Parts: sequence; structure tokens; C-alpha cells
Amino acid sequence: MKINELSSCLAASRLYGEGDIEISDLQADSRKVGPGDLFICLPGHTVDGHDYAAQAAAKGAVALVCERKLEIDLPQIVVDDCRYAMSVLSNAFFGSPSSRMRMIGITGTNGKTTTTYLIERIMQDHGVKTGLIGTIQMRYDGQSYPMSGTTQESLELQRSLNQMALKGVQCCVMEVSSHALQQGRVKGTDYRTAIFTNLTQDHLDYHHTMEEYRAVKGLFFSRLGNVISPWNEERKYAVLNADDEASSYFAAQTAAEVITYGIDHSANVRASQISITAKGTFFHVETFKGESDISLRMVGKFNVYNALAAITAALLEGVPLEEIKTSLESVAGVDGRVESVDAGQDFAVIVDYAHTPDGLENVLRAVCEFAAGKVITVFGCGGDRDTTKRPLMGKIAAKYSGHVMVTSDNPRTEDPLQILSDIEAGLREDGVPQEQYEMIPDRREAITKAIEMASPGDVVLIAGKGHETYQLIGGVVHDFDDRIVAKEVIRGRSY
Ligand SMILES: CC(=O)N[C@H]1[C@@H](OP(=O)(O)OP(=O)(O)OC[C@H]2O[C@@H](n3ccc(=O)[nH]c3=O)[C@H](O)[C@@H]2O)O[C@H](CO)[C@@H](O)[C@@H]1O[C@H](C)C(=O)N[C@@H](C)C(=O)N[C@H](CCC(=O)O)C(=O)O
Ligand SMILES: Nc1ncnc2c1ncn2[C@@H]1O[C@H](COP(=O)(O)OP(=O)(O)OP(=O)(O)O)[C@@H](O)[C@H]1O
Ligand SMILES: N[C@H](CCC[C@H](N)C(=O)O)C(=O)O
Ligand SMILES: [Mg+2]
Repeated sequence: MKINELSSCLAASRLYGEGDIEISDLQADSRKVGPGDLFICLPGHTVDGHDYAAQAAAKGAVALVCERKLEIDLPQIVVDDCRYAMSVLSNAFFGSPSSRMRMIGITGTNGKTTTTYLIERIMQDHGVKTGLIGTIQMRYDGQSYPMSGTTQESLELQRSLNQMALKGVQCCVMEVSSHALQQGRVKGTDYRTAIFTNLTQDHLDYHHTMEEYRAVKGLFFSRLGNVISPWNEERKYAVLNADDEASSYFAAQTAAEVITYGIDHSANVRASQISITAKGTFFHVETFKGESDISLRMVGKFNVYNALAAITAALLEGVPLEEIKTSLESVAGVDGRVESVDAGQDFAVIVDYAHTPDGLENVLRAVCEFAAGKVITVFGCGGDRDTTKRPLMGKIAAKYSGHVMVTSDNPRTEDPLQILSDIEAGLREDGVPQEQYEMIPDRREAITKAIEMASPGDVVLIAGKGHETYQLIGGVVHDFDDRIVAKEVIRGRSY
């Protein structure tokens, strides 16, 4: 594409300099620029991309997109908002890849990764070539790619979707984080189905209040369904959780058809007769396409919600309910989500990714349902993240556990002891006796103590890091995998 073609995608942009130059690629990070690229200057939270334009030019950039004319001898497309421009230009440059496949997006505080995995399995079993983008990885066409976050920036997202489309991917299921919505990372991505899991406290460091957090999630639904016609394939669906009060707010904002799922309230797809054991979860489901009995190999009532969201999305893609049942029943679990660590010990060790008050409460409730003995919980809270969730998570851990090990979970630039003491404030407020908890900043030591104190029938829950294979302390990334550490400790106890 040529510079002037890109410039014409933005009605109010001004092009300075030669427009008849071919662009080989788009970049928003000067460190990745190569000869022939167009560099987009993003004003960030930490630095301003405009300050890296000269570096980009030195690396071979042939044009810039910026919010003010720079003293650099390169053609420049000057716009009011580089972030918005990036989403439009990326769409144009990569040929609107989201319109070349069926897009299913999932937002919500908890359950996004799990639900994407369930949908991916169903669609693949149905013979649809499916791509997945989310916290653990991006994968398609038999290849997996690491992710540095949950939802990519618009430029990387459109690049990925284009690669998927070129490989013949017909359906992409992806997580849409609230940060992504706030920053316009998914603007211009054409979703057919937008799913909402739930809204509970998290990220208040970034969104400030629950109202603001909800409003940002609402953008996903208000942007959906600009074109609706029952006569063509442009129909859009908002799949909402009938048991979450935020759903009525989202329903009011969307022009798409609202389809609900739930357990407690009336819904288009509704589960009943739920029974949970240590091995899995059974439920009966009634849908707009018949009913069925489903035995998940994943535990917890929350996974019934995830399965219901997946069932609804798959039915909307035309997958028969009996096929959906077979696929769901084949899923053994998702990496780092209620994952059992078994090294021959006579008590259970479970690694889980619960890192919010609601997530922790849900997984603890599930664990308590099948624990024959006491529950010992090891957990911490991330640094440079919502501080107000810390005391709440402390209270929840103590409420459901016989013993709690408060430890570190990616302290990042914060003092680990300060994070521990923020958690302890909740324990003190609830009058939790000192002998019921320990403050152990070193996570390996906390896991070791928890495993050493376990007796037959007990459950050791190690929460917060799930699939993560690192511990971020200061600016340093240390290798750390709860599952490996737990196994090493168990083996050290010589079973
Ligand atoms: C708060 C937030 O979302 N920050 C994101 C944001 O960072 P930033 O605004 O500080 O960027 P910056 O470092 O100031 O850089 C500004 C621009 O200068 C460019 N630059 C910078 C340095 C340089 O040498 N050359 C250069 O060109 C950068 O590429 C960027 O375009 O833009 C960066 C580049 O795309 C992201 O990596 C960064 O994510 C940070 C690492 C992050 O931790 N994000 C988390 C909070 C996040 O987004 N999480 C959600 C999941 C949350 C959930 O669980 O629901 C997610 O979707 O991942
Ligand atoms: N539907 C749900 N409701 C509440 N808690 C859930 C639900 N599904 C999963 N959880 C809990 O939250 C944890 C994270 O689940 P998952 O990774 O699927 O969520 P996510 O929304 O992708 O999280 P992230 O925001 O980090 O991407 C799980 O390990 C489990 O403890
Ligand atoms: N997507 C979440 C992950 C949190 C995981 C936890 N291990 C932490 O580092 O806080 C976030 O960025 O808030
Ligand atoms: Mg996720």
C-alpha cells in the first residue's frame, strides 16, 4: 500500500511530503522497525512514541504517523489520535481480516481463557479451522505462539488475524480484556458474537471504579451490531450471563440480538441439576436447540457458566447440541486452571489462576466441596495492580481455608512485604487468628511449608499464577512454575 492510500483512510488526516511511496509494513515500536516501514508514534503511559521517530527513521522507516508535525525529513500523516489511526490503518493494511472469518470475542473479569478453549475444541471437532488468541497463547494451524498479554494491540491483532486468514482459519475465538477495550485495541474488529462472562472486582488501579470498569466492558457490546439484517450473514449476537446484573446494562447498549445463559435466572440456555465431585461436574442443559446431560471433566460451578457460554456460542455457529456435548466432555481441563499436581502423594495439590476476589472464592468453594480434609491455600497478589483487592482476597482465603500461606505473586516494582501486609490487613480486620496464617514472601518456601503440613485427604490450593512460568521481582523475570515447584517439594517428601 502507498502512503497516500493509507492517508485517505482517515478523512481528517493531513499528509506532508511524498505520498507515492510503497509501505512494506507498519510498526509502533521503533525497536522493530525495518527498511520501508511506516512508524506510528503512540503516546504511551510511560514514554511518547514521538520521541522514537528519529530512531525509527534511522532504522529505515520511510514515513510516520504522528499527532504533530515532526522536524524529521520523512513523509508524515498527521492525525488527531494515533491510537485510533493505528486501528484504522492496520485494518486497511491487512485487508480487514476479521471480515474474512467468523469472530467470537469474550470479555469479563474471569473465565475468558477457559471459555475460549472450550469453544476452540467444539469448533475444531465440528471441522471448522479455528484460531485462538488469549492469555496463555495464540494458536492456529497447528502452531502456538507465546503472548505477552491477553489482547494484542490493534496493529499486532490485525497482523495475527491476517496470518490466520491466509492459513485458512474460518473462525477465531479470542479474549477481549478491559484494557484492550479502553485502549481501542479491538476497534474495527468485526465480531459476530460477543460473549460476557461476569463482572467482579479487578483492575481498579486502571479503571478506578466498578462503574468505569463496567462502562469500558460495555464498549464491546455498544460497538456490536451496527449492521443487522435477518436476511444475510451479518447477524450479530450478544451472549450474556443472565445471573450477572451487569448483563442488563450491556443488553440495553447493543443493537445485536441478545441471547442469555445462566443457572439461577431464566435464560435461553440454562443449566440445572448441577452436581460437583472431585473428578468433574454434571449438569442438565436446556437450550433453544434441544436439551442434554453433560459431564464435564472440569470442577466447579463456575465452569458450568463457562460451558454454558461455550454451548451458546457454538449453537449460534450451527453446531448440533449432541456434538457440543461430546466435545465438552472430552476437555480434560485448561493449563493452570484447577490443574492437579500428582506426584504420588496422598493429598491433593491444585494449581489455579484465580487472581481476583471472585475467582479465588469460586475456586475455594469448589475445592471445599470435595476436600476430605483441610484446605491449605497459598496465594499472593500482583504488584503494580489493583491494591484494593488484596485485603478482600485475604479475607476470602481465610474464610474457606484451614490454613493460609500469604506469599508473593509477581511483586513487579513494589515491595513484596508491603503487598503481604496489604493482604494481612484483611485478615486482621476479620479477626483471623494468627495461628491460621503465615506470611512467607518467598513463594517456593510458602509452597514447601504448605505441602509439608498436608495430611492425607487435605487439599493444597496454590492460586494466582496458573500457567505462568515466571516470577517478576523488580525488573527481573525469574523462572518459576507452581506445578514444577510443587512436584519437586512432594518428591522431596519421598512418596
Ligand atoms: C497499561 C497498559 O496497558 N500498557 C500498555 C501500553 O504501555 P504504555 O502506554 O506504557 O507504552 P509505552 O511504553 O509508554 O510506549 C509508548 C509507545 O512507544 C513505543 N516505544 C517505546 C520504547 C521504544 O524504545 N520505542 C518505541 O517505539 C512503544 O512501542 C509504544 O508504541 O502499551 C504497551 C505497548 O503495546 C503495552 O506493552 C503495555 O502493556 C503493559 C505491559 C501491561 O502490563 N498491560 C496490562 C495491564 C494489560 O494490558 N493487561 C491486559 C489483561 C488484563 C486482564 O487480565 O483482564 C491485556 O490485555 O494484556
Ligand atoms: N466463570 C468464572 N467465574 C468466576 N471465576 C472463574 C470463572 N472461570 C474461571 N474462574 C476462576 O478464574 C481463574 C482464571 O480463569 P480464566 O483464565 O479462564 O479467566 P480469564 O478471564 O481469562 O483471566 P485473565 O483476565 O487473567 O485473562 C480460574 O483459574 C478460576 O479460578
Ligand atoms: N491478567 C491479569 C493476570 C494476573 C495474574 C497474577 N499472577 C498477577 O501477576 O497479578 C493481570 O494482568 O492483572
Ligand atoms: Mg485470560
